[in-house]
Amino acid sequence: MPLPKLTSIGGGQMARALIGGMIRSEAMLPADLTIVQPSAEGRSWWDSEYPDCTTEPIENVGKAVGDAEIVLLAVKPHIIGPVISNPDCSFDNKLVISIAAGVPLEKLCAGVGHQRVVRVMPNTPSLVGEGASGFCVGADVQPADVANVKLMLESVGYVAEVTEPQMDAVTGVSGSGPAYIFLLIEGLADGGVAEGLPRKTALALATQTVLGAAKMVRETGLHPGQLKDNVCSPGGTTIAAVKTLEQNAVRAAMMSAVSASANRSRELQ
Ligand SMILES: NC(=O)C1=CN([C@@H]2O[C@H](COP(=O)(O)OP(=O)(O)OC[C@H]3O[C@@H](n4cnc5c(N)ncnc54)[C@H](O)[C@@H]3O)[C@@H](O)[C@H]2O)C=CC1
Ligand SMILES: O=C(O)[C@@H]1CCC=N1
Repeated sequence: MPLPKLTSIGGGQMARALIGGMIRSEAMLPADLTIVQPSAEGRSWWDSEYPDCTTEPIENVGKAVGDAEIVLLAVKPHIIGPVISNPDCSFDNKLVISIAAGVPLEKLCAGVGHQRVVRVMPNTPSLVGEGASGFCVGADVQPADVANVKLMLESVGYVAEVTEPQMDAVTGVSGSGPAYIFLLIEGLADGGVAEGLPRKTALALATQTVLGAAKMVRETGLHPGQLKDNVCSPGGTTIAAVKTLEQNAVRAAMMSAVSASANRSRELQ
């Protein structure tokens, strides 16, 4: 059973990734989708990508919300306040799902006037069915609502229900995480180019290596440290590289990156 009618307020990068993944996996039918998007350019992207969906300018947000069973809030955190307090919109009887980093359930519930609200932290690999999302729920969210949220998020990857205080950590690990891994892929490929590989070959090797390493962790269930040890021959090439990475505190850098993102998320409330 596909999801019921959904209106997304905001149709930018994350909405494109999340909804795009839901449509690809057939959890959502484009005909049941409305996107409210202020820019004509943004609307025409949706119109050309998904001709069966409906796009509306911001003046029609009240009607677009009224027509939906689920409302997705996919605007930047600082726009959430004005969007949920817009007198043209009634969120009564709607499941409201926010993907805004940092914005707490308390603020969301106060704005929409009820507690049937879910806070989600997705990530952009949702577009290719390899997303990772965390979510937490407001007091009046029903089991059927949780089922719909899981249908939505499992259709685009892995999902974990967490407590609200853990949402900042989810943001630090998986919400922002793709950017850290894109940096690593770029660095691996640059290293290959520095050592004489053609750019295209270096990028393909780096990409496949990250994909393969991630699948090894997921599919073997072995600790990443064990998998690392298995690559390191005594006195070999890998341990020489690992020593350099440790001297450059790569694991500490990752931990600091997660904390920096989580701290920024805490500031956004
Ligand atoms: N980009 C990412 O990887 C992730 C983003 N998020 C969250 O998703 C939300 C959206 O972020 P992005 O998609 O990256 O930003 P974006 O800037 O690409 O998209 C936001 C969209 O909202 C539109 N917009 C602005 N004011 C509006 C209004 N009043 N009504 C309707 N639409 C309006 C903008 O034109 C834009 O298309 C943010 O709250 C962010 O924290 C969460 C997880 C990951
Ligand atoms: O950078 C941001 O604020 C958003 C939230 C998580 C990923 N992107």
